[in-house]
Amino acid sequence: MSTENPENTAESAPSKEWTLEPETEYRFELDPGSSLAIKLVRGHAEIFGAELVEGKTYLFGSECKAAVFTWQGCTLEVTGHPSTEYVSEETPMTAYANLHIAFEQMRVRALRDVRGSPPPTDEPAASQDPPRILVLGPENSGKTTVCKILVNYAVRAGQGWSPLLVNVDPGQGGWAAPGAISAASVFAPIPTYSPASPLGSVATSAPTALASNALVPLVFWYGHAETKKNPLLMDRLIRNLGGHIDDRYLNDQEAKPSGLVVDTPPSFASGPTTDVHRQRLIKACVEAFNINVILVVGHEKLNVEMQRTYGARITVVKIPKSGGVVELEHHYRERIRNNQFYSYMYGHIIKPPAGITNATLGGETLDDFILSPSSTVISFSDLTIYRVGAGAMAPSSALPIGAQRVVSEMQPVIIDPSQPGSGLLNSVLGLLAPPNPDENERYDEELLDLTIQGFIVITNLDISKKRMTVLAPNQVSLVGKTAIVGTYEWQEQ
Ligand SMILES: Nc1ncnc2c1ncn2[C@@H]1O[C@H](COP(=O)(O)OP(=O)(O)OP(=O)(O)O)[C@@H](O)[C@H]1O
Repeated sequence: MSTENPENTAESAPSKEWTLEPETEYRFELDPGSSLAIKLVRGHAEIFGAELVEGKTYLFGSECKAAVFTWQGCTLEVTGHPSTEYVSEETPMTAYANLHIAFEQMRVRALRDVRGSPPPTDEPAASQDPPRILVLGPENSGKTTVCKILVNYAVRAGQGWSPLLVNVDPGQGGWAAPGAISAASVFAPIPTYSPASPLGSVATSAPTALASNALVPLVFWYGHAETKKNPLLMDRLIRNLGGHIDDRYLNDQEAKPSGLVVDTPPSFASGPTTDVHRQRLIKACVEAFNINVILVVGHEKLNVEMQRTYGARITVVKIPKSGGVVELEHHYRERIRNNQFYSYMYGHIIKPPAGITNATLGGETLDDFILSPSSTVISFSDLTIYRVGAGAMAPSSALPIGAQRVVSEMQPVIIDPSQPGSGLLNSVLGLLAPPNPDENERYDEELLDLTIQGFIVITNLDISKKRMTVLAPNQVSLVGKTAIVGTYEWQEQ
């Protein structure tokens, strides 16, 4: 139920009060350039599992689409011009909460095991494995939202869990830039305020004042939006992420019981990617992250396929898709990607609706989200740039029978910026962490196994002077560094 606020004036944006019954949600969608402010006036409410604080004003922008859910009922004050807003009484939250309860029991058993405590006498045979969950589903099924809800519920449980959230969707970018795949331990609930930061902010781009600054993701750079562009490379990077996570668990046994949740791209479920690639990448995830639960969001055929392939050793559960998940069309996704690169460099600049003065982004002060990148001119020789595989290469499977390719899909090829057609202008580059200093540890394709320290964009190339202008999030020296270019380009608009 909604009522117009009697204090609305000509200068301030319109505001309405919504009274939500228990187990309902207020859903909204924003147009480009508009923002929305929501204040919890009474009761308890959450956005994808992250609780709202009573009296605090939360700001949303950049075409955000989301929902405020309440278990017990609440009153919200909503200010701004959403393009769509309504209350729904049909949500899958009870099913998601039941899953959370089952995962919580797994975590408790796993912690007991790590600490060497004996199991209760009534469940001696129960598995001691923490939940390691792979979330699969077609485009716009709400996979990322399910991952967020499950991780946020785990963090809120008050048991000190810090589950790993793994994002292997290179079209989305997670905490890094689009084209990356990443993992981070989550300590505090992930807020929702802009689709440019679907998983909240992280230390790489956010100032130290932010609570969510504790998130330090481990990032690999794939460099393309589509997994079909180079499935072999995807496979390798997924396994690299898994390897790093295993190492972390070896060093920190207490981190293991919190488990992990893996968000996947829609191409793992269906679409133009061939079944062979799709199945290969799902297998890579299952093996790399030692998956013991597969959640299939609202897709019967995929559920049956997963049951047949993995049902004997992995719990496969089909879960309902929320009716609130919005169909995101191609142009919207393009705009969000551009916005992700923009916010990686400049942070989030969202103007509150007229009349709102005390808004926060996910509970944090707005000014903390404004970043200042640095634009520097460097010599071509300062930075070594590679591209993995030849430029617009068809996968091996598409070559004529018997044909050999000159450059393999996995081979890092050095790029000379002075060559016309190098394709570097406006390209996004992943800056690699230094290789292992031990010379005896050198091997071919080592670059593929290095993590990413950050991203830069080449904004100008001066071939005659052999210099280029580079936009970077900070003023770190690029001399002697190595970077990898993919197919992502970004230009300030
Ligand atoms: N209950 C809801 N009410 C309103 N909006 C929602 C709801 N659930 C999800 N959304 C929005 O719908 C959009 C798509 O959801 P989400 O990103 O979770 O889907 P996905 O399956 O991960 O997408 P992709 O196709 O990119 O893999 C997002 O903008 C999300 O915030």
